[in-house]
Amino acid sequence: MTASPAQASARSPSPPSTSLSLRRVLFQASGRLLALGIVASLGGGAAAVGLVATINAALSTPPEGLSALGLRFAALAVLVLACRTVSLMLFVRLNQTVLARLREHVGARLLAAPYRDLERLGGGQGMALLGEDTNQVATLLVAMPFIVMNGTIVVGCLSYLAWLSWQVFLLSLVAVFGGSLCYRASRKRSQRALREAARWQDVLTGHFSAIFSGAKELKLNRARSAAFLGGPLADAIDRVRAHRTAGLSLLYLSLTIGSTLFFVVIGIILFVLQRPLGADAAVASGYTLVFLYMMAPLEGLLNSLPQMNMARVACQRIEQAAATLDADHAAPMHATVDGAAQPFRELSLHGVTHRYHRESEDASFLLGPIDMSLRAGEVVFLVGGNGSGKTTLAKLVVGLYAPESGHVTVNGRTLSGSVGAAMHREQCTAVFSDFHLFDSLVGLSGAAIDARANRLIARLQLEHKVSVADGMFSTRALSQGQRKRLALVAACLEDRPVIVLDEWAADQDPAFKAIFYREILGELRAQGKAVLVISHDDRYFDAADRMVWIENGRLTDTPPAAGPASRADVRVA
Ligand SMILES: Nc1ncnc2c1ncn2[C@@H]1O[C@H](COP(=O)(O)OP(=O)(O)OP(=O)(O)O)[C@@H](O)[C@H]1O
Repeated sequence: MTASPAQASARSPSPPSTSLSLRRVLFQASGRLLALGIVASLGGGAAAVGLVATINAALSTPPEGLSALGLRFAALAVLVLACRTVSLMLFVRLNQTVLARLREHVGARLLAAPYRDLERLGGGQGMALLGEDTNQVATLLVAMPFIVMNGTIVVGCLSYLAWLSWQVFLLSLVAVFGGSLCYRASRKRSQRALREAARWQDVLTGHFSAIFSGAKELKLNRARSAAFLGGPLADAIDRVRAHRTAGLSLLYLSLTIGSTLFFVVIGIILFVLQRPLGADAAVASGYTLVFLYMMAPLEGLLNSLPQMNMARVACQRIEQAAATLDADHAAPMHATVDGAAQPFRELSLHGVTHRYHRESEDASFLLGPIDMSLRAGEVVFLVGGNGSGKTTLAKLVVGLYAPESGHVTVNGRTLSGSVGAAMHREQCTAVFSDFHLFDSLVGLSGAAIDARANRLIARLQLEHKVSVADGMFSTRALSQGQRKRLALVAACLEDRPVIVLDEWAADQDPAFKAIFYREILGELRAQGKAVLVISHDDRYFDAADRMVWIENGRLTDTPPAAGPASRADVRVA
């Protein structure tokens, strides 16, 4: 591997704000569109109320006065149509803009969160936040013009009623108040059910992704596939169905009771109280017309309440998830190493610990306290049994986990806080055993990068399989060992002084294993890299400058009795 000059790091996107306020995202994203849409909807609603008042006036106007009213009617009808069209167009735009902004915002928030928080959140919930929940919020905006227009019509009709007869207006208010009490009584319970449905939706999303990630295991065994389909998958599908049905049914039930109440009040007014109220025929036909005209918008308004509730639950979930992502430690995305001019000499962990808490078990795994150093131009092998803590230590070394106690120094300088953590990570690159290979050299581009990538690809004997053009790999349809070689190419191109390779050679054939241990590690050493290699290949332990053993989360200065063989002639940490 040829030594190469440091590459300029890619321009990072601007950092996301540390607190996620959905209202801010919604309104900042397109406050002007929202305001215009609301104004158009209000205009449409008001014009619709004007229409009913005109119709009512026409009913009691002699024929000679009808032409003026006809003109007013036509103008109002055109206004209603125009406002409706404008508001629909604006809200469709708003819906897509907000959906895009929300996705960007949630994505950026997730990317800025500490790795440990992402592990805790889990892929299922993360995917649901980006998909289902953001969709629910944005879908509400499609319904918004109808909600605002219907709301305006109902309020306008009630005001017109008040003008026609204050007694009828007061009775109508009683109906509206009673209806809203019914709705409020059911809302809490319904929201609880909808939240539970959303929680199961996370589980379901996890199962859906298992269909792809576990395709081999499921395809190979029909009984397992059937058990998965009829067991966890069916269970999650059913729970989402049951909780969502319960939540929505409760809401619709209360809304039906509310609208029935309204019918009861209309009936009482028209058939019982008309005489006692002493309304003349014009007024009576006026409020009958208003009631009839108001029914459809009122129902529309009531029917949109469940959607508003679903969106509300989705908003709460996004906000809660954001709150669990440790905002204080969310790293600035473009932190650069202070004193980058200083060549890297050493990265050291001092009394560093990390503990995994398992909620379902009493036991927890404690790594550390760890004291160790990685020096420039040195290849260190980390050796230990399964579950001894090698990968956890590697994550601490590269800064994916922040130390729970102890501290990290680079060139003797303590790195603390979120900026220190970001600086720490800027020094490191890694290929973990569960690495992800992007389809391009994300963040790196240019002819020089392509040329260098293709040289590295040739060095790793992959030139007949894959190449890089415009930063894109020509293919990723490769064997696991070949994909790992590509991941190493991507890691080398980052030009970080510390490189961690977690059981990298495990998937390589014997011939290439020898090349890796005997040649490539030496080339990385010659480039001045500090290399930490997690390995079980005891045949090649002599390729290390220094070896470190780990057992039950603690470093040992001698190989554990039952552990991998050690060579007597390599120094111990
Ligand atoms: N995300 C996690 N949450 C909770 N516990 C974890 C997590 N990752 C690892 N552990 C636990 O921590 C311990 C150390 O795991 P680690 O992956 O560091 O071991 P390892 O030495 O790399 O093992 P292997 O050789 O099998 O890869 C194990 O007991 C494991 O069960």
